[in-house]
Amino acid sequence: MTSDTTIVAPASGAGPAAVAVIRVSGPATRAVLETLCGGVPAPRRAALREIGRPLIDRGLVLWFPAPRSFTGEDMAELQVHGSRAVIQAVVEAVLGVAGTRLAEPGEFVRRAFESGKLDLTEVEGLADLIAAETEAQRRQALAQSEGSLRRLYEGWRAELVTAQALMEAGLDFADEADVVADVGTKADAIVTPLLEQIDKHLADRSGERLRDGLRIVIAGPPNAGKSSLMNALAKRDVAIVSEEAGTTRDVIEVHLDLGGLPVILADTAGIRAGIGAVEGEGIRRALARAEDADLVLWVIDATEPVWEPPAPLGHKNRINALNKRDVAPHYAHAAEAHACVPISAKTGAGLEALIGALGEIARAEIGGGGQAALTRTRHRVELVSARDALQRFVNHDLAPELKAEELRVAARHLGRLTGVIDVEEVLGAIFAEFCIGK
Ligand SMILES: Nc1nc2c(ncn2[C@@H]2O[C@H](COP(=O)(O)OP(=O)(O)OP(=O)(O)O)[C@@H](O)[C@H]2O)c(=O)[nH]1
Ligand SMILES: [K+]
Ligand SMILES: [Mg+2]
Repeated sequence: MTSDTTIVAPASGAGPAAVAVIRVSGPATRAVLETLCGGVPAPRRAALREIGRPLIDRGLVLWFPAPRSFTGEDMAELQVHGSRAVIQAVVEAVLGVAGTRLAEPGEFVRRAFESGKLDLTEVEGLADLIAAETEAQRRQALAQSEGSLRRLYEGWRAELVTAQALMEAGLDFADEADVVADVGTKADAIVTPLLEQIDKHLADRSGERLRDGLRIVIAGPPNAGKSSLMNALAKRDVAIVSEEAGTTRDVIEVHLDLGGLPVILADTAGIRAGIGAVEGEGIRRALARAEDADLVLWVIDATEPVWEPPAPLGHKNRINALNKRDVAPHYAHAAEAHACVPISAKTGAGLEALIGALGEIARAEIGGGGQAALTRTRHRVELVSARDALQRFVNHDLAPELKAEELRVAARHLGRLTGVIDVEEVLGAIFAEFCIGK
């Protein structure tokens, strides 16, 4: 699908910068280059040109004739000096050519999707690559933008289409019981292992954890030094520290890069019984957040130890930090007896060991972004629906027409994942994640 309008936008940041890139895509791109630069250079080769008549700036011009361009349309990129005045003058000169207009956010990517250059999971991967903050996030987003999920889901869909064709061929021989039974067995042989693969893929949460950050909650009794630890790990004063028990009331969050892995660290209210309404609400939030977390960092005051968290947190993935070792004479023995990492949030002692222990768990939970794992709720929702249909296919004693229908339902959900069918309603939200010029 190609569009009849030509879009233009600065693709680099808001500047001023040494160089800005201005992108043009659509059928009038050749006319734009002829008007601004006196002609088109050789395809895909940088050429130094005078840009604008009269001259606006001198810069590099790149010409990507369709279909070998990012959008699949005729495209050009102009590299000019990155001042606001130059960018504005060049964009205005482009807009002077008939059939051009300013691009909307994400419109270049949308055109790439519409011309089949990218599927939806690759578009999402690209959005994540632009937003990536840690090394492992970058790796995962790059793989997804290059088709790691697309290949997986398209492969699954192709298998389903084969099984569906078998079932439908069987329907034509509905009065020949042995034929019906035979295609049923063959379709089962495709669907059963596929169902196993989808279940395994759904059970792996590493992709979502890597994209969103591993959720670690600091919890413990009042005055254990939770906020002090939060500040020490964040290397800045995010939470108020005081000797008054019950200082922290709300949940406070920071995003951290823990050795290349993204972490959302949350400080919470000290957990204790028999207190006022406001602090009680803080404790309720602390417990809820800790129950929801991927990992609980239980802080123990070495001068007044509470070794175990309350029951609801007992089963959680947990690291115990024995704090205030600077003022507890026998901390080393106690730490060993209760499997704690001894630290002092005040002096910074032991923090490196604690970060090491956190990193180890984070790596185990997240992985390195190498495997093709689903990264978004949208993926999970479609995959669960596909899985449910396949489970009905395998487990329920259905008439052949109904079995064929379950395969159609499952294939449709996989098609929605990659965007080959039925996705108008999700497109707006996905492309809105991009800035202008992407
Ligand atoms: N000596 C010593 N004091 C500490 C250490 N960590 C925290 N403190 C002190 O302990 C007191 C409580 O610290 P906070 O960080 O506010 O403790 P908290 O667990 O966040 O407390 P609440 O938010 O009230 O639950 C403060 O006076 C801190 O200076 C430590 O490692 N050594
Ligand atoms: K306190
Ligand atoms: Mg606190």
